[in-house]
Amino acid sequence: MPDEAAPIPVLLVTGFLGAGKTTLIGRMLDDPAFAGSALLVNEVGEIGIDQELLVRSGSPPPQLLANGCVCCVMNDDLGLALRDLDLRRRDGSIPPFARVIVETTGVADPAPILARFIADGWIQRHFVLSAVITLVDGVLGAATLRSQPEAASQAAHADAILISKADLADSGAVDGLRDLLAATAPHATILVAGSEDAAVGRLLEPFRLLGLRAPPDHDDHHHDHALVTTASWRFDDVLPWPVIAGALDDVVTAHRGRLMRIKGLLRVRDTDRPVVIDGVQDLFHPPRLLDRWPSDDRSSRIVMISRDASSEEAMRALRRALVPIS
Ligand SMILES: Nc1nc2c(ncn2[C@@H]2O[C@H](COP(=O)(O)OP(=O)(O)OP(=O)(O)O)[C@@H](O)[C@H]2O)c(=O)[nH]1
Repeated sequence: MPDEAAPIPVLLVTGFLGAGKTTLIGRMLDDPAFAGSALLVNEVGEIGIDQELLVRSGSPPPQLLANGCVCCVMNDDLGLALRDLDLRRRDGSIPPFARVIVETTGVADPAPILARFIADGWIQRHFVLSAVITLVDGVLGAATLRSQPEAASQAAHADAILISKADLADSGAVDGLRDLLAATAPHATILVAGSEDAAVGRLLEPFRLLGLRAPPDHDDHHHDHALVTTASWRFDDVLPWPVIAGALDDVVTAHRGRLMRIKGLLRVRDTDRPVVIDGVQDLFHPPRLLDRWPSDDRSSRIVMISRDASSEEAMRALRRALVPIS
């Protein structure tokens, strides 16, 4: 553990919606080198799912900063959350921690968050931003970088960029993405990750070596993400998986090209294990069966995110499809 007076390093993990931030942080937390990490998870919607997937024994419980984006409306909340962590560490109500990992929302522009670390004297005395790690989706990343200003800013502010889902992309596309990223973020270390967990320790090694970062240049802050709409639904009915899967498929097909993200933690009939669903733009990842529920909260939760009202429409359609069945 660091000595009491030394500022505690903060790793900022950013990347567009569904790029693989939670997956990377999960792998980091499972790596003994990252034991004793406190975690702040920011989500745009009112219901958080990622923090549930990142509960680890021996580390302070992940803290959710819900319902807004720390880069913008919630910039104060990040400062408050860091103060709260520091206070609870000192009074012993959470285990000591050696670093803080912050997962931003997928639509966060890192510039104002970085500025906060410089402008806030208290934060400067107690915490130091050691690196910005940006996840870029190996399949969707090139198109997303061109169409979404937040994604371009996330790449431009990165110290290290991890191209995820290379296992799902063809190698030519990954090479092209790497070139695009090298042009966008000439100073960043660019690494390619896959679903091969064995390589993760090696992939993460450079991050551990990163020193104190230079203050970022002042940057214009895009407010486009204020237009992001989220819809959340929590329910206790326990439905058969094929019914849920079928309804999701219909809703996603009807809103093709408009939903930016769907994620959910679901209780389904005939198993005690929760199912995680993940849709990223038009790519639906295979559902995952977790070994166990991460907490006592066993109700199903689904979140949808879009630029327009599609997430609300799609959620209404999903509820119409599922509620009469339950
Ligand atoms: N095949 C493959 N799937 C991946 C990889 N990285 C992430 N995924 C999958 O991509 C989906 C989204 O990953 P998350 O880690 O939840 O993405 P995120 O960036 O935290 O998502 P938001 O917080 O909603 O923005 C999940 O189904 C992951 O299992 C990878 O390298 N390969």
